[in-house]
Amino acid sequence: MNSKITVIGAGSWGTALANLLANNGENVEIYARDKEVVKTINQQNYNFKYFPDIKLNTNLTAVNNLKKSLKETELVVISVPTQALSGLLEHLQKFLTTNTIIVSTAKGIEENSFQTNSQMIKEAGFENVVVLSGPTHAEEVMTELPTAIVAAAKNKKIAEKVQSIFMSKYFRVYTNPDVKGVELGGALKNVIAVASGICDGLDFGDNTRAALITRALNEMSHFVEYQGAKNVTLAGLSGMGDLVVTCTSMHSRNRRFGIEIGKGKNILEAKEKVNQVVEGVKTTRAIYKWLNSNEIELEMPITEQVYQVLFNDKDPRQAVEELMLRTKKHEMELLVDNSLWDL
Ligand SMILES: NC(=O)C1=CN([C@@H]2O[C@H](COP(=O)(O)OP(=O)(O)OC[C@H]3O[C@@H](n4cnc5c(N)ncnc54)[C@H](OP(=O)(O)O)[C@@H]3O)[C@@H](O)[C@H]2O)C=CC1
Ligand SMILES: O=C(CO)COP(=O)(O)O
Repeated sequence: MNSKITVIGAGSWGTALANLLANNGENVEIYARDKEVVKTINQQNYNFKYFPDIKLNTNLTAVNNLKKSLKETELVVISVPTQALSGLLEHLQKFLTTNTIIVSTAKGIEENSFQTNSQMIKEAGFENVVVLSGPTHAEEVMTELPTAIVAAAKNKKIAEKVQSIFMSKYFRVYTNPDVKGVELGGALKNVIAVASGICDGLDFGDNTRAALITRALNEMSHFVEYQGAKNVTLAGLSGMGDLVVTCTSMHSRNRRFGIEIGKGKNILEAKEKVNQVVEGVKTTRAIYKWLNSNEIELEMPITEQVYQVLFNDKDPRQAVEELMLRTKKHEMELLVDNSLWDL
């Protein structure tokens, strides 16, 4: 694609994606609200705030003026935190035509509306939304380590267009029509990454992490199905893939935040220590509020305990003990068919 692409948000992920697009030979500009970031990208090819040691592609330019950055743009990549999206969309409505392709890359659920990012973008009038999500730490994309991701859209042509634009020798892109499943996988795994960090902060072991990831996948599947999406999507990159990467990697801000909580810090202290967006905190609260305000018959025990630890000062050890001693259950509800038992 030779027409202009604008990436909004020059944090870790926006910078990594803009740099990737520049490496792919695209005509890409990045919008940063921080003038110093714009200056150093344009004058020195560095975003010192997020990647002080990595030189950016010299063709990548930055701007501080949103209206200017969106002029003649055909595709916009949004990489700001979920809770900042609604404010941003008010500006986009003024400066963009409704057929502009919007690539949504944030992983979260908006707390007040309980909407996903793509739902908010659609509600703002943009029909051509593609969700890009998967196990993709920005630090590793910046250093060109092999990575795979999913481009999800209802419209196959648009999903394939985005696939072609982003695909490179170190960035493999798959397509998927289950937008909601892909998007919810990316949002929910952050809650579990916080839980995984908490377990590490408590010095629990590899058995614990494996149990957490596996049971979380079960919990996430029920939620995704309840929301009308496909639970098989969670077997893919934006489910299992992202769970594994964030629950095990020290790049994960959600996991690092959880480690601090497990060691006894409170939310503010742990956030301060991480000093970048930790999407899992507000997503946990959004899900908890939703579960408790809608007479919903859905159990999300791990998410509930993460909520209690973060927002009600529950002792994390107590939370884990309660999870361990929950009512005895079968592993797979689907298999609880009496014909399978040797009675
Ligand atoms: N980092 C990663 O590896 C990945 C992150 N993601 C997702 O991408 C999203 C963004 O995360 P990430 O880039 O890592 O976060 P960072 O904290 O690294 O950066 C956030 C960026 O958004 C900017 N920003 C915040 N609010 C606004 C706003 N209202 N208008 C414009 N810019 C704003 C910040 O500006 P400023 O610098 O001025 O504060 C900063 O540039 C999250 O949802 C995350 O889950 C997805 C995949 C990988
Ligand atoms: O989503 C991510 C990697 O896929 C980044 O995770 P964190 O926000 O926890 O750093």
